[in-house]
Amino acid sequence: MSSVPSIPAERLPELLRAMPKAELHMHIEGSLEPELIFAMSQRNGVAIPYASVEELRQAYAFTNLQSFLDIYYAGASVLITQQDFHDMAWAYLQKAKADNVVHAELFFDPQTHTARGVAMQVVIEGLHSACVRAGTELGVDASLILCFLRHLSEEDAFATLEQALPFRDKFIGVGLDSSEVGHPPEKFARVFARCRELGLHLVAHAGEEGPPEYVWTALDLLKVERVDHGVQSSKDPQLMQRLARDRIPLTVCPLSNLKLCVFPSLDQHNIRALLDAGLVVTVNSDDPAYFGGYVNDNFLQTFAATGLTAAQAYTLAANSFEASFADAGQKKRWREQLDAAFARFA
Ligand SMILES: Nc1ncnc2[nH]cnc12
Ligand SMILES: [Zn+2]
Repeated sequence: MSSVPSIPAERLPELLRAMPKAELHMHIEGSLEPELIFAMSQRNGVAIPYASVEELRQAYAFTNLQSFLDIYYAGASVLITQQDFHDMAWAYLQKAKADNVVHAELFFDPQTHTARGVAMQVVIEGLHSACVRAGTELGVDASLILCFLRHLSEEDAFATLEQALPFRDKFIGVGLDSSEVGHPPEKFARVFARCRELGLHLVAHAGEEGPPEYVWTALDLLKVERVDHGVQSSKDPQLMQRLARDRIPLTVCPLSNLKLCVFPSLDQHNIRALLDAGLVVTVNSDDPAYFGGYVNDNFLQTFAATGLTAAQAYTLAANSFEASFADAGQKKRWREQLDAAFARFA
């Protein structure tokens, strides 16, 4: 689209909901709603230290990333069977469909499960079957990205990769998540090099709470194709130039940043500065069950707080397709759908 049609401000929320988009940064274990945690805890006989759904929800008052991760890993402990993994992913994919997500790349944390004795096959096949079902029943294209937990050793990451390789056709890439500060990207340089040889796509969380140096090393040592979060990059003008020049996408998660106190309020989020610097910014939900909203909530609340425009909405949706790991023909078709959606609002 050569120029984005002018759209009345009052129709912007409707447009944000209706426009097709890709979601590239969401942890499937972070989509587990309290109701589902309780249902699975009962059906699997796994005790959780909360008396009710309300009590669990009240615990969602985070001060930083670690305070969230402690509860997030506790929540994931109710997942035992292949059906559990399927049900969790299916619930998310139905919500994604309702938000007009046409393509989703789902992170999963196998070490959280294999460390409890759940087999890798149970995790991957449960999630993968939901992705296949989303394609046929919802028309949502979905794929999986295996994340290594960075608070664990690189040796553990290598063992996890070995366990996952029999299912190599069921995930498209690897990522790096969990506690960032004190666990720099270089800790995982060898396992990422191996994944690169295997033809896997590479992404990593960097610059969420950690310094710009972690973004540099994610790029130069891990050779990632996208940076998850990356919001701390704005502290380093040279890094901003590098990200813009190489069109390295940032998968930004505004409500996550708000809930984990990365920014004191949404109107102080730096998304506009990142866009103005020409970076390939995308909007995502990270852990929607914990951070108060799915991807459309992220768009709506961010636009309301920061005053971003319809032209910026177009850029963000177009960026989400560009930054995805889909093939070029598919990206072109989504871009045409995006243009058609904007034309309807003109
Ligand atoms: N926001 C986040 N940062 C790092 N690891 C995560 N795992 C789930 N959500 C995460
Ligand atoms: Zn994340």
